[in-house]
Amino acid sequence: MTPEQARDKIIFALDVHGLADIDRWAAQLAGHVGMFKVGKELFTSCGPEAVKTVQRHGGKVFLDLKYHDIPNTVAKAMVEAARLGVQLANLHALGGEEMMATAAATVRKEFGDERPRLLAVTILTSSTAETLRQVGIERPVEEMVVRLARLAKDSGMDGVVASPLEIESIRAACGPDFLIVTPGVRPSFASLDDQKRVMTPAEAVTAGADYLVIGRPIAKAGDPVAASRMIVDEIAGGCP
Ligand SMILES: O=C(O)c1cc(=O)[nH]c(=O)n1[C@@H]1O[C@H](COP(=O)(O)O)[C@@H](O)[C@H]1O
Repeated sequence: MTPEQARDKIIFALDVHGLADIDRWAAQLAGHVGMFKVGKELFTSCGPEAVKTVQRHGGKVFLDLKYHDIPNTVAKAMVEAARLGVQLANLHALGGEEMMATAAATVRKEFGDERPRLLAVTILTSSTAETLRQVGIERPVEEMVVRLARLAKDSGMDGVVASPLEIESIRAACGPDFLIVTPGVRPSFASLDDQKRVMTPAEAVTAGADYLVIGRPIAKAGDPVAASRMIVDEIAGGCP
């Protein structure tokens, strides 16, 4: 894989809370990562201006607001996400088939091919079998992830967010065109933080991930540009 292809797979998690932080990170990492993720912290503090600020730097955006509500509310929120011109947006697969199908159909009807790819979050990478048991789900994590990925595909979603450990079973269940986005990626030089189900970037891409969401291994590195270069090299060197 070329370094450019490897770079385009990296989504940097902008887990910050001010427009000045976005300017700083986007200026520093433009050309070193493929996309920027605007999540709950940043969107709650800065709103749509967060997305526009990344876009002013020429950056692509994954709007990670993980919607989970009644179908009508989620579909309308997704339409507003699409209006912002983001490349990826997500909801929680646990919201069920009607919620996902309504969102997918509404966005497709309004935006056609000029729409974000819609992702469903399966089971969060910080969750374990014990987390599921606490909310009454007595099933292994992997079984739940594959079940939710199939449901997402059947509901018209373009892909899922899942831990790297489940990539291979999702690929087998949902086919080669279904997008798989994986957080919980930890290069050999980084600590686990609160992530529990992890792989290295090269392992995740080899297993079939389309995009890797990476935050702290880059943000907390002494030299974030060097860290992103090391990750690009690790992917490009380790993947055919
Ligand atoms: O949807 C996500 O991006 C997401 C899903 C998930 O299951 N786990 C997960 O960590 N994330 C996000 O991925 C990012 C991971 O950041 P780091 O752990 O710092 O690399 C965070 O912004 C999380 O919100």
